[in-house]
Amino acid sequence: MNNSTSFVWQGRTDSEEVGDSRRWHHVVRPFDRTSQDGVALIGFAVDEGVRRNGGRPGAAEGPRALRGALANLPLLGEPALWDAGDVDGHRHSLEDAQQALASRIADVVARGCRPLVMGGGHEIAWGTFQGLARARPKCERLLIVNLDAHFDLRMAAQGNSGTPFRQIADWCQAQGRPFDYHVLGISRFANTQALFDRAAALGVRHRLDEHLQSAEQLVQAQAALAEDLARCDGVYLTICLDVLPAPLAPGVSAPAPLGLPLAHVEALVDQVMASGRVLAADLAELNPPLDEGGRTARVAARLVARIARGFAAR
Ligand SMILES: N=CN[C@@H](CCC(=O)O)C(=O)O
Ligand SMILES: [Mn+2]
Ligand SMILES: [Mn+2]
Repeated sequence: MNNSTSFVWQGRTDSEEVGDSRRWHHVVRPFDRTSQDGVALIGFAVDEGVRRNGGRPGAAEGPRALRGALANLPLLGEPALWDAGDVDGHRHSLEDAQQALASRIADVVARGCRPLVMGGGHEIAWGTFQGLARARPKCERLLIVNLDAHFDLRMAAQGNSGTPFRQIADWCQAQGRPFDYHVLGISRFANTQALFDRAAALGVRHRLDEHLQSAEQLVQAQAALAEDLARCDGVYLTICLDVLPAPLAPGVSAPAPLGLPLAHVEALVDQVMASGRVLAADLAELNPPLDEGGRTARVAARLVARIARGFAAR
């Protein structure tokens, strides 16, 4: 961890409180050669993919804002928390940054830690996936669960924030491996027919945002997800913050008019974590310059803490 990441792990200390009043900033430690087990936080300070995709840049500042929001969260059963620093988008091309992320993921997995990556645009997914493929070569059936308004299956000569799962599909095909992709929260108003057709051709399972609003619809979505979770060897959980309604998550490149209720997103995250099969998770698209009142950073911190606690329970 370099100095630019260490200083944000500061916050409130309730020294006159009785009982356990510790917060994240009291326990997060730099990831180093002594780190073993627990959760390794990795920042992906990159938004070149968003820029290439014609979106609104700013997500490169996401990891810093997210650490700031996490610092004051109270502890509640998290495993050991390590900060493995940032992949810096200013020092790398996008492709090199994705490779650097993949290497860092392989490093932390080698120490028995679970990577929890904080974006950065959703181009983070191509890096996280490559890291997992490197770290877990024997995991044949890796289920990708994406909570997102978008498929991110675009065709483009250069990778961007809208292409990562198509890049993964191409890689799986070249390797003769299954492409196992389940997306929840898709908006009919934010994906072209070409993307729905590509998703169908690739065997992608998806659920629309408008079909995931009520408690009954959540139960149906969870039943379908449970089938996928039961037959996989490992899970990569990825969350695009634009899956949430714009009033809750204004700080993203493409805010969602409808989105999924936060309680549904949390129930889905808890279900995926409870499978005990999650190998890595990431959270994409936090864009601090667009984040009125830090609302998106707060909701992102809540999700990161939930995932970290879910790793403890495995
Ligand atoms: N990661 C985001 N991907 C979306 C962005 C859509 C937009 O900017 O409007 C996509 O490519 O579909
Ligand atoms: Mn999205
Ligand atoms: Mn996305």
